[in-house]
Formats: sequence, structure tokens, C-alpha cells
Amino acid sequence: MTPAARVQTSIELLDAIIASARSKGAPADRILAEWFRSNRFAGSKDRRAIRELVYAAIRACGPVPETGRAAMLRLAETDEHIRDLFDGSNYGPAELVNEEPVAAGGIAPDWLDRKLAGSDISGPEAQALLDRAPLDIRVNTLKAERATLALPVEGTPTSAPNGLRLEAGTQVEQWPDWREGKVEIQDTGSQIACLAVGAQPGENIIDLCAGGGGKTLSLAAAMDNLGRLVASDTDRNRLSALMPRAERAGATNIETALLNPGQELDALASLEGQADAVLIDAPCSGVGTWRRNPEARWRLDEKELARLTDLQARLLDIGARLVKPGGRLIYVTCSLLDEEGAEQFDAFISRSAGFSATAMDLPAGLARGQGIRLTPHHDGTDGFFIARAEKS
Ligand SMILES: C[S@@+](CC[C@H](N)C(=O)[O-])C[C@H]1O[C@@H](n2cnc3c(N)ncnc32)[C@H](O)[C@@H]1O
Repeated sequence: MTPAARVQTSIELLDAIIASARSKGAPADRILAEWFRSNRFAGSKDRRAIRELVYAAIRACGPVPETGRAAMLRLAETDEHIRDLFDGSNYGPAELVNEEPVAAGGIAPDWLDRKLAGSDISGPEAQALLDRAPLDIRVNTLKAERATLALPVEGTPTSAPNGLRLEAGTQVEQWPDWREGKVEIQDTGSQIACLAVGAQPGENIIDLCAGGGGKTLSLAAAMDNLGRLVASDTDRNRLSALMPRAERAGATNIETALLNPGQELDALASLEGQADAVLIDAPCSGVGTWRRNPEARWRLDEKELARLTDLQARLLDIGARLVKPGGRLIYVTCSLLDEEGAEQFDAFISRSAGFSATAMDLPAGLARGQGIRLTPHHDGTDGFFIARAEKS
């Protein structure tokens, strides 16, 4: 493909991504994967170039752009080379006309910009939300040790005790060490959130929103496979990805529980008041993961944010019922908005007799309300709010 044809293809893909964001349809990654699958003439260099153009254009636009062409023209404002490719050549974008609309730049749609600023995310903190994310792995201590594991490439130790940072794009999933479960791909922020649980061998721990088990596997390793670790979620597909991962990781103390939305406690009734620790890695806006999913900021609206904050409050109350006296509840979101983080946790503490916030000794982050916040700018991790409460 010519460079101009790659730009035109990216414009068409951006049109599809914008329409899909508006209708809450398929995510950008899936739209790209499908296009690559059905257009085999695009070679690996074309695919890489198109992916980079599409994601750079998404990052360059704050609010949802009107069209893919307007989004590409926003990117072209910072890259003259792209502008020159609007030359009307075969398969390339049509020539520029006077006063063509250019999509607005910035960090996010205005309403979200204001919410970020209200949570002290502005300037370089806001800009860093759109950086490219690094690739972090966690050495699985059930099978290996960071100090002695010889990997195909050398990683840089991160602030998480078992973490290593690799060059973005490293094909970790092709390594024998990954297939043998010695390493897991996991952002450093996620690894640090697991440290906040303080999981110990022999404990009874519930990972209430376990999803595909990223944090569950980390907890199983901290427990050295001793004790009981219940991984629950309402999403059957995500939860079903967990056991094969656990097998690869050699994690043997995990059991899964599929929950009914709205009746979560039904499947967990026998565990009420029993858990040494309950981790609530709550569904959230995902602001802290925009580096990986920059188009997520075009999908969020105030109604969805309100739905998420209501769900988070409900999950906190459900989690609280499961904690035993003297046990702990750990609340985590990958959002940087206070209404999903510090304020949500404050409200929980205020309405929950017997629970009080406790200090955590984590290797990164800054105090935020009664918890700790990690940010891409300050910590070089995905953004997280992490807080812990103890039940008297
Ligand atoms: C942030 S993700 C969890 C990520 C996971 N802990 C990990 O580390 O890979 C939030 C999860 O909450 C789940 N969820 C949504 N509503 C829920 C509910 N009512 N009860 C339990 N889990 C729920 C979602 O399906 C999603 O998997």
C-alpha cells in the first residue's frame, strides 16, 4: 500500500470506530482486527502503519470527532508529512479543500475534562492519560523468581516486587516462559493493587469482581496456593477464561462463582461474614486505562458514569457483608475520578458501621482521600484508586 492509501484506509476505519463508539458497538481493536482479517492484501508493515495512524488520530482528538477525515486532519496538524498525503492520488485521501473541518484536540469531551480537573487531573497529569502504555509483566512466584528467571529479553524491575517492564510490543505470549506460566502480563498498577490485599497463605479470600482473573492469579501466588480463593463475577465469558489461566500459572486454590446481577449474594451466601479479605476491583469508567483504550473516552457519558457509581456503591455493600470481624475490604478502581474513588470510598465508610479505613504501605502512589492514587504521570502505571478498610 502507498503511504496515502494507508492514510485513506485509516480514515475509513476511524469512521467505523466513531460510529461504533456512538452506538456502543465493537471496540476499535476488534474493528481493526476484522479489517485486517478480511483485507489480506495489507501486509504486516501496512497493518502496523495503519494501526499506528488510527490510534494516533484517536489520541489526538478530545471529543468524539465528526468524521474520520476530520480526525486525521487533527493529527496532520502535528505531522506535516500526513498533510502532504492528502494529494488526491489513487486510493489516497481527496485533496484538501479550503476551510475543511478539523476535529477538536484536547484530552476528552468537555464534560469529562471538567470532571478530571475537579479530581485534580489536569496539565501533565491529564496529558499522560494519552501516552502509550508500557508493557509490564509479573513473575509468577508459584513457578519462578524475578531475581533468577532468565527471559529472552531483559526487563527493568518495577516498583512492584515481582514486576518487570519490557519494551512495548514485546511478544511475551510467544515465549516458553509465558506458556509455562512463569510470567503473566499485568500492569504495575494492577500488581500494586493486589499488594494492598496483603493476602497470606491459609487465608479465605474473595475476589468479588474477578473478571478474567488477572488479580486472582496474583493473589493465588501471594497465598502460595494455601487457603481458599473464591473468584466471582457476573460475566460468564470472562470468568471462564480464568481456569485455563490458573492451570497455566499452577494456581490450585481458586474456585469460581458465577453471580446473578442484582442477586450477587445468592451464590456467596455460605461465605457471609467468613472472608479474611474481600477484593472489590469494581467496574468503572476506566479513565486510568485510556493509554490502552483511548477511544473509551468517546464511549462514556454521564448516564453510564452514574450507573457505574451506583453499581460500585452496591458492590461495596455486598463486599462488606462477606468480611469477617477483623477482616479487610479492599476497594480498587482503574478510574481517576473522585466520584468513583476517594468519594465513593468515603461514602462507604460513613454509612458502614464497624468499618474504618486503614493505612497501606504501597511502593507507589500518592494519598488521595482515605486511599492512594496511582497515575500514569506520577507512577508510570495505569491510573488506580486503592483503599482498604478493616471490620472491627
Ligand atoms: C475492573 S473489571 C475486573 C478486572 C479483574 N479483576 C482483573 O484483574 O482482570 C470489573 C469486573 O466486574 C464485573 N462485574 C460487573 N458487575 C458485577 C457485579 N454485579 N458483581 C460482580 N462483578 C461484576 C465485570 O464483569 C468485570 O469483569
